Amino acid sequence: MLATRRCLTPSCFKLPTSRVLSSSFSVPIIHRSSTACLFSSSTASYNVEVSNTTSTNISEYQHQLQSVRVAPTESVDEVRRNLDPLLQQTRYIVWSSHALHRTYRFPTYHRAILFITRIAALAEQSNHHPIIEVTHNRDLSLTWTTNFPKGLSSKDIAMARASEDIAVELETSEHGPKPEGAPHFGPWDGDWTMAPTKLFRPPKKDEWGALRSPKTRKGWPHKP
Ligand SMILES: C[C@H](O)[C@H](O)[C@H]1CNC2=NC(N)=NC(=O)C2=N1
Repeated sequence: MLATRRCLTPSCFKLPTSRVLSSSFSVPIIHRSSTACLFSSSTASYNVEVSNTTSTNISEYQHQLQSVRVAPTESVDEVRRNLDPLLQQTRYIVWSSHALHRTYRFPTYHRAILFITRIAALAEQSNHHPIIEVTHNRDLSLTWTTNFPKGLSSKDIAMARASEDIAVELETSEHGPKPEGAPHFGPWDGDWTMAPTKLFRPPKKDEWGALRSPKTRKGWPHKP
């Protein structure tokens, strides 16, 4: 039954990252010319009706491998060969066919910022920079893509790999706290066990002055 007609090119084909490596989709090799796609109403599978092509079962990550748009200066086979283990062993996904995207969750906001400083050092060193987003609940997403020339390159894959190593070291929620005796990241870094109230205290009475807006401070230089 025709549920909805939607574009199926990778650029508009977004998957909830939590499921991207667990579900297998019966997605056939799609002729570029075909635009008719049928989405079953359930989100568990996608049936694509393509003129006289039988559907073949490929897993989602194989589909992403096939849809990846490689930077023109790179060998497509080599990029796919290096990309394959990354997609299988980590939660990175190919996003809009030319980027690698992944979200981590950190135990504290401090730890997320520490992760950014480590990634920034690496990015500067290799002159290859990600798009980074951090949210209030300590989710941090990285997106690696090559801008000049446009496409996915082996640099993106190498940086994604390196970000995984740093994430393990900084104990993201998937990797859990370090074993006893492991190095701590510094006294200012939030502690797994430290309750939020201990991390924040309202300013003491005499500190209010520093917080007061300049307008109400006595003798504040008047506007010229
Ligand atoms: C001038 C400088 O070398 C280029 O702009 C670098 C900087 N960092 C980069 N980072 C990424 N992700 N892609 C690039 O093409 C890129 N180019």
